[in-house]
Amino acid sequence: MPASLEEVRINGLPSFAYYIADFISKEEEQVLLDKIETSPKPRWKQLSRRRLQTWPSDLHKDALLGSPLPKWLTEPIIPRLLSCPISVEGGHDHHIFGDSPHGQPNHVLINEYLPGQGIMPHKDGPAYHPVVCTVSLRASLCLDIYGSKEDGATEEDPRWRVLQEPRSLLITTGDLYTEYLHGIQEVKEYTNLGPSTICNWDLLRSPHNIIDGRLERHTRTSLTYRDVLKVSRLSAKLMGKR
Ligand SMILES: O=C(O)CCC(=O)C(=O)O
Ligand SMILES: [Fe+2]
Repeated sequence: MPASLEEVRINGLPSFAYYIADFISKEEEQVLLDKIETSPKPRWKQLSRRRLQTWPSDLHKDALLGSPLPKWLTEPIIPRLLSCPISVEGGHDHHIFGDSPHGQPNHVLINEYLPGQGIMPHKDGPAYHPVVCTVSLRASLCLDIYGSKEDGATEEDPRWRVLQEPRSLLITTGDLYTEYLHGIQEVKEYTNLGPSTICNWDLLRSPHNIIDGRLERHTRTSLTYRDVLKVSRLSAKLMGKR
């Protein structure tokens, strides 16, 4: 782990973002994949271009039901995340969720993308504190960041591309949350990847895996950690019996 997030800041983006290539070990990655794979079948929601699990539950009117995250999703990821200060001078308490209402993420989305699958450019909306922590598993993939035109439409081409390798952590904050959109292209192979097109190129673990700018897509699973602002007082149990 870096001594502080300053060491792993992604340059060139409009607000603070960080990339830690080796955030979890191969063993930890495998434990997570086993847990995800053995989740009860109804946990998966199949969408047209990806499938997803929502933990501890879906949001109701932008609010989370009070049930905690299961331990396999919190340990070791959340303590590790909170143990990394934003800057060395800021002190050890000053971590990335220091300003969020619950001081840590309370919600995890698990997305799985097969080659050729993706997610349209979008904003994550008002339900969450504007810090997004994404742990990637199994394969690499590009997160593309788009601006908006004056009429509100999304620009055709991404302004920035962030490459996320397996076992990495990507943290995005601020305007990247509120002003810009993010998406994953529905392609089976990326081309034209390199230091001039990938803004976290100098932070990658394995840039040598990209040959002539090409990278083949494989199944990639992501864990997206966020803090839902509103937590319902009603117990999950009560709501489950609706
Ligand atoms: O899988 C990812 O890395 C992105 C997912 C995403 O943007 C979302 O679920 O809102
Ligand atoms: Fe998103």
